[in-house]
Amino acid sequence: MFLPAQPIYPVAGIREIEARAMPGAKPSLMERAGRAAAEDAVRLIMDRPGPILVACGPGNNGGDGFVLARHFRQAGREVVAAFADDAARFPADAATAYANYRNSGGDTVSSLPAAPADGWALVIDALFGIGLTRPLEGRYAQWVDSLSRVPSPRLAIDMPSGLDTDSGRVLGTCFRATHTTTFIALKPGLLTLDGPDHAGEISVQRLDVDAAGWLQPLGRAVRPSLFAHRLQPRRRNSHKGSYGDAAILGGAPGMCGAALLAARAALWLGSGRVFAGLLDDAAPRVDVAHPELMLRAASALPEQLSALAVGPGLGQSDSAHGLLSAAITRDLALVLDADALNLLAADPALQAAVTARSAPTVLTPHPSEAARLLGCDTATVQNDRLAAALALSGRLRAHTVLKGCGSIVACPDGRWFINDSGHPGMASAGMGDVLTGLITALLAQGWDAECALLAATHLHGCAADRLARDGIGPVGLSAGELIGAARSLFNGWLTEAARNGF
Ligand SMILES: NC(=O)C1=CN([C@@H]2O[C@H](COP(=O)(O)OP(=O)(O)OC[C@H]3O[C@@H](n4cnc5c(N)ncnc54)[C@H](OP(=O)(O)O)[C@@H]3O)[C@@H](O)[C@H]2O)[C@@H](O)CC1
Ligand SMILES: [K+]
Repeated sequence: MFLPAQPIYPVAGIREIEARAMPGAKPSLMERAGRAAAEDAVRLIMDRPGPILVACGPGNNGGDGFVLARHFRQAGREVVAAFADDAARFPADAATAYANYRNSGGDTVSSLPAAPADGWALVIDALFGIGLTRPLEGRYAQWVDSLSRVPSPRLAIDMPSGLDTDSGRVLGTCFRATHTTTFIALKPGLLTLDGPDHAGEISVQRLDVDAAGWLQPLGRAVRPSLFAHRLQPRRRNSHKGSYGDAAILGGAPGMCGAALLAARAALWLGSGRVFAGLLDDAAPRVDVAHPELMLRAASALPEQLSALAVGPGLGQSDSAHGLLSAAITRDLALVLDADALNLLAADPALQAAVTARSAPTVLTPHPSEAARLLGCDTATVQNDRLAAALALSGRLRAHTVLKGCGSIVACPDGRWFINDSGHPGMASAGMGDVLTGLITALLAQGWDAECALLAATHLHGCAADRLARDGIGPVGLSAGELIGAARSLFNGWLTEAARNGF
């Protein structure tokens, strides 16, 4: 069965849900949060004797820590609570949690204690959650760095301290959790940029709050349930014309491989026919490994196509510019990748033409390409990947995938998705070309841009994950190897969809 695509909320959304769900909630949300985190913690210490270290901060995240510490105390487990702030300044719920902890006989220490001889069973970071407002420094930076080095399971409460909830940026320094228990719903920062390196395994504890019932989410994690309705079995009475003509335009001198990789991916994900239009006059006229592909001169692609990708190995020559300009005016689903994006960034007239298109446009920038398109630097894009992807989609009236750790898929209407499949072995040449081919294949088969982009992006990462499980990667995974795994997984999804009656 396909898992539901969980909602994701930035801080403002979580605060809004909290404000609606909180009044009169019994038990209080903090009691529920501390208890839920304690339940996750119990699973981590099943076979680990010894004391638990809980580091509590000055806000409600610290309050969650004291609720958890009280539960462990009451269960007879040794807990050391480190707290170095002024309890008189706690917000109301945290003050209650602190008082209850003290009333249960709990004590605090004001500096991080040395580890016991046999180590901590577990260390818990309840320093800062969604209320982090500035970089960690001084004592808290030292605590976080020192806790991150403890060779035990390390559980972060709600957010790893130091991680910006909305962007996944590290503010100063950041706790390196092996596990994170997050409350109510996922947050963008857990899933993109530096989030996955610091959050570890994520457990979402909803605290009996129906988040989507209170606030319609704009963001969701990518899961096949989002496009399961598109995973239709093929009709027996069909032919290659039923599955579209896909084309890849690129392959300038020295870069033919990029276009061929994209074309192969388009073929193996089910396009009826695949053409590759190559700019290099000396390019081969047949792909001997895949003679099914129809290789043409770049100017000789057929008039009738179902979907066209421009960019893999395109280069930035005048002829590349001319071909791109002509492609943008064609009334078909269009994917713009790599140098097509760089040419677009440098030419406002091309941008206006993209904006005026009525057929779907898909953009596949990595952060530097996105920066060129937005007229800013790469760091600005990475500082707020979500905003950058949404700005591109809004400005160019296109669907966008901003690649990188936790790829962001943004729609022109303001909805967005974060993909959590894939691994750093995918940081290798040709991976983007394969993604472009996968998207183009689905567009050629009549998928809408949103579903094609979500499915291809997720599939791309899932294929890499599957190969890594089989020892093919993460290190050394090559883009060409991904294509067969993507085909196999996609067929598995089709079978699953048919079994579930989509
Ligand atoms: N949302 C929910 O539904 C639920 C939320 N719950 C929990 O509440 C958490 C949010 O609580 P929160 O708002 O009190 O924020 P939190 O993260 O504890 O930090 C604020 C404190 O840190 C301080 N501070 C900030 N940055 C700092 C820095 N760099 N260095 C030093 N200090 C810094 C800041 O001080 P100030 O900025 O005012 O100087 C303030 O004192 C949430 O993550 C979850 O765990 C659950 O209990 C129930 C359900
Ligand atoms: K935390």
